[in-house]
Amino acid sequence: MVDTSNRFSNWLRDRLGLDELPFFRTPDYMYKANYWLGALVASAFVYAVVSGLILLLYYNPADPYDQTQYIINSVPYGSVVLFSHLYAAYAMILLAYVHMFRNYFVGAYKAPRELVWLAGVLLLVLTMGASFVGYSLVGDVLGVDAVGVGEGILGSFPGGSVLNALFFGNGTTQDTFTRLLAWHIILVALIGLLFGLHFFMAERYGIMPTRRVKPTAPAVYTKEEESKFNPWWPRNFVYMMSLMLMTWGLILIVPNVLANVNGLPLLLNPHPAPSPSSPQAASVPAYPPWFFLFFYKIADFLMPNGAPYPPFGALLVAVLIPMVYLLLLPFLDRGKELHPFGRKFWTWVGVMLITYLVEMSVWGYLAPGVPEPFTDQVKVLLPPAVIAAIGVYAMGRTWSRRKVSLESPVLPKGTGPSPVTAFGLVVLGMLAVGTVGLAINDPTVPGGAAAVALVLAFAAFARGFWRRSSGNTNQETVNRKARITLAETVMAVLFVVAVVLAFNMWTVPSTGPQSSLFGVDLGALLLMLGEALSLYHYANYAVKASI
Ligand code: HEM
Ligand code: HEM
Repeated sequence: MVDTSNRFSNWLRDRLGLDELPFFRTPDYMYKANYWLGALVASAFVYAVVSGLILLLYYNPADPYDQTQYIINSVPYGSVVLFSHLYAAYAMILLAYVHMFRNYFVGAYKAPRELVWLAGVLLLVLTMGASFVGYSLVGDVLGVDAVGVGEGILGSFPGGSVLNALFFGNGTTQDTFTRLLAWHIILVALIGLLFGLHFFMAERYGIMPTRRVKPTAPAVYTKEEESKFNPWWPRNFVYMMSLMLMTWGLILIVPNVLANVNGLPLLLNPHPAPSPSSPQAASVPAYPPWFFLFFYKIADFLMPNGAPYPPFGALLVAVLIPMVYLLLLPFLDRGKELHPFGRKFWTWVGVMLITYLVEMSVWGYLAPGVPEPFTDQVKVLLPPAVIAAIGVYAMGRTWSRRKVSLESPVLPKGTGPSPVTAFGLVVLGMLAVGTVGLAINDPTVPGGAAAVALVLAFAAFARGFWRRSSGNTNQETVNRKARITLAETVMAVLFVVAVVLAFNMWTVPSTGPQSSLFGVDLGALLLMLGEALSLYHYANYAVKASI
C-alpha cells in the first residue's frame, strides 16, 4: 500500500535532492545539545541578521540616539526587535565561548580539524568586534564612551590617525555613525563568509565522535562506519530546527522580561543608557559592554614601577596573546590523546583562560577604571593558577590509574529524557514566565516571591532534565509505545496552547512599555514549537529507533 502520509516528504526529498546533500551522517548518540553547540551559535547569528535588517529600515546615523528612542517608543514592535537583536548578540558571544571551550576540552582542535578551529577563533574575534560596533551604534553615553576608547586604542597603533579616520570619519555625528554602521555590516558579512568556510570544513569530517569510541586523534569515522548512521534529512533537520526555535524563543523572552524589571544592572538592561548630552550622563560610569569588561580591567593594570602600560600593552596582554595562543594551539599540542587529563598542561591553560576571563570581568564590573597596582594583580592572578595546577595534576593522577577500566566500547543509547519530564518542564516554564509577567505588571511581595520560587524550581527542574537527557536510561524497563503516544499527546497540547498564544499575542499593544509582552509571548510560542519538534524527534526517531 502506498504511504500517502509521506508523499509530500518524498516529493520534497526528490525535488530538492535532499538525500544527496553533502552533509555528514550522524550516529544515534549524538542527538544531544552538547554536540550541536555550533548550531546554537549559528541560530543566534541568523536571528541577529534578520532582526538587524529590520532595524536597518529605521536607523538614522545622523541622529542615532533620538532615532533609537523613536524605534523603541514609536515603531510598532520596535523595542521587541531592538532588545532581541541585542540579546541575540549576547547569546551568540556566550554560546561561542561555550562552543569554543567545549571543543578545547574534547580536543576538537586536533588533526584533522585544525583549520575548523582556526576559523572558529577568528569568528569569535569578529563576533566580538561586530557586537562592540553595534553597541556603539545606539549613540547613548556608554556607546559614545566605547567609541572614545576604541579611538584611543587605534590611535596607539602605527598610522593610528589614518585608522581612526577610516573607522570613525571626520568626527561629525553623521560621518562617524554612518561609518560605524558600515563597519557593523562589513564585520557581519565577514562572519557570514567565514562561517560558511567553518561549517563546510566541519561537515567534511563530521561532528567529532565521543572519545569512548575514538580516544585518540584523528577522531573521524571511516566511510564504512558513517554509512550506517542517520542521514541529514529528515532527522538532523528536525533536531536542528527544534534547537533553533528554542534558541530564538529564549532570545526573545529574556530581554523582553528584563525590559520591565526596575533597578537592573546597567550592563544587562536592554534599554539604552542616557544620551551623552543629558545631565544624567555625567553620573554613568564609563562601562564597556559586559563582554569587554575583562579587557578594560587589564587596561587598568599598572607596571611594577607604578606607571601605566601604554594602551597597546593592554591590547597585547588581553587580546593578542590569548588569540595567538588559541590560533597556534593545534600546532603546539601535537599529542594524540583526547582526554583532558591526557594533556594536563593544555587543560590547565584552558581552565586558566576561563578563570581569568571571569575574574577580570567581575573585577572590571566592581571597580571600573580603578588603577590596579602590581601587587594586587599578583594576589588576584596567582592563587587560582596554583590551585588549578594542583587540581589538574591530582585529578590527572587518578585518571591514569583508572584509564584501563574506563576505556569501554559500550555506548549509552541517546534516547533523551521522558516526554512527561519534557512536558512538566514546559508547564513549569510557562508558569514561571507567566508569574514573572504578572509580578512585573502588578509588583507585590507575594507575587514577586512566587515568581522567584517558580523560576528557581524551573532552573532546578531544567538541571535535572539536562542530566537525564545526557544520562543513561534503562531502556529495557520502559514501555516505549506508551512513551510515543504520550509524546504525541503532549505535542498536540503544545500546538493548541501555541495557537491560543498566537491569537492572544495580537491583543498586546504594538507600542509602549506593554509591547514587550508581545516579545515574551512570541518567545514562548517559539519555545513551545521547538519543544514540540523535539518531542516529535523523540517519538519518531529516538524511541522508534530502539524498538
Ligand atoms: C545584516 C546584519 C545586521 C544588521 C543590518 C544590523 C544592524 C544594526 C543596527 C541598525 C543597529 C542599531 C540599532 C539602533 O540603535 O537603533 C544594530 C545594533 C546592534 N547590533 Fe546589529 N545588525 C546586524 C547583525 C548583527 C550581528 C550578527 C550582531 C552580533 C554579532 C549584532 C550586534 C549588534 C549589537 C550588540 C547592537 C546594539 C543593540 C543595542 O544596544 O540595543 N548585529 N545593528
Ligand atoms: C562565532 C561563531 C561560530 C559559529 C556560528 C560556529 C558554528 C559551528 C558549527 C555549526 C559547527 C558544526 C558542529 C556543531 O554544530 O557544533 C561547528 C564546529 C566546530 N567549531 Fe564552530 N562556530 C563558531 C565559533 C567557533 C569557535 C570560537 C571555535 C573555537 C575556537 C570553533 C571551533 C569549532 C570546531 C573545532 C568544530 C568541529 C567540532 C566537531 O567536529 O565536533 N567554532 N562550529
